Amino acid sequence: MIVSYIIPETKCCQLKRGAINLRPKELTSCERHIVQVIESRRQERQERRKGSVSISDKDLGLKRREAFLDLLLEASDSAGAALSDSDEEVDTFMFGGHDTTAAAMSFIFYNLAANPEVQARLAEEVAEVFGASDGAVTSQDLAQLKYTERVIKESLRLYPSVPLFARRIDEELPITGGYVIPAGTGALIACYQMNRNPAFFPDPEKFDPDRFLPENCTGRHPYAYVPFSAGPRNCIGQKFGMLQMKSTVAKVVRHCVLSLPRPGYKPVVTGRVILRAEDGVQLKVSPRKMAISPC
Ligand code: HEM
Repeated sequence: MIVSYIIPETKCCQLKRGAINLRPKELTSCERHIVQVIESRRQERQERRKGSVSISDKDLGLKRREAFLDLLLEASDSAGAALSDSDEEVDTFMFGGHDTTAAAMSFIFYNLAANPEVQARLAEEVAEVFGASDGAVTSQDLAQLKYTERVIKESLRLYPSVPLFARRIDEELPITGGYVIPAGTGALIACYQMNRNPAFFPDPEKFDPDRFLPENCTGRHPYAYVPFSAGPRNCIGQKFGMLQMKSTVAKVVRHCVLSLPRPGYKPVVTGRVILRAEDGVQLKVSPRKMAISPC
């Protein structure tokens, strides 16, 4: 079976308010969804306060963990801020959080299909951690998936979901060669190119997850590899994103074998805010014959 668009391209990447390519119909439906999410949470909170929600985690003696949206609503309630403030934050989270991981996973699946020996090693790790069980995945399970994590990192090296990000340099910045970049200059950090720098990643086009073994990272410049950016405005969702990707990759490889639709197939890569495959990533997916239920 050939699956095209294994992760369908979302229509949301150009929908941020203020972006040039607004598509009003889609923008309206996204905004409506966001307002609905916020409103239903707001109502739930009000009901909880009134005590009309009968069994709460508190009643069960468990420590309640607030969702990020609860914290936002709490802050906006106490500061008397307008709904639209939380609305914009939810926007950033939803669109910063789903397109990036979806694009990353398409390329991870491609890299696994193109490198069957890597896929076999990953499948072995997954089988070791989960055995014959098909139960729920726990965070302890995910912490054991060390090779899977290296596969994800190596895939993000070759296909960083955010291939380019921008900063403004606030203070004069002396650089090598006696040059000084004046304050106020705009700078683009070109991850896609940086991650292919042979000085840091020898034989850069080779897909080799072991580049991220601790011993192979020693001595590498800490900013040579920054798919989640770095510094105070780096990706706030990187740990969550990594867990999401690990659990999805483990689930798929646990049940399915991925292969290329034809020998030498390579997706055509394009950068539209997020790095994605022009016509989606095409893969063959077949059931993995293990002692667990089939795909
Ligand atoms: C493969 C997964 C992901 C990648 C590669 C990624 C990458 C990035 C990068 C490079 C930035 C910085 C952009 C810049 O400096 O202009 C960023 C920012 C951000 N990301 Fe992610 N991200 C991922 C997943 C997520 C997830 C899952 C969430 C939320 C649940 C998220 C939420 C955000 C937010 C809110 C920001 C803005 C932070 C700020 O401006 O202070 N990201 N991300």
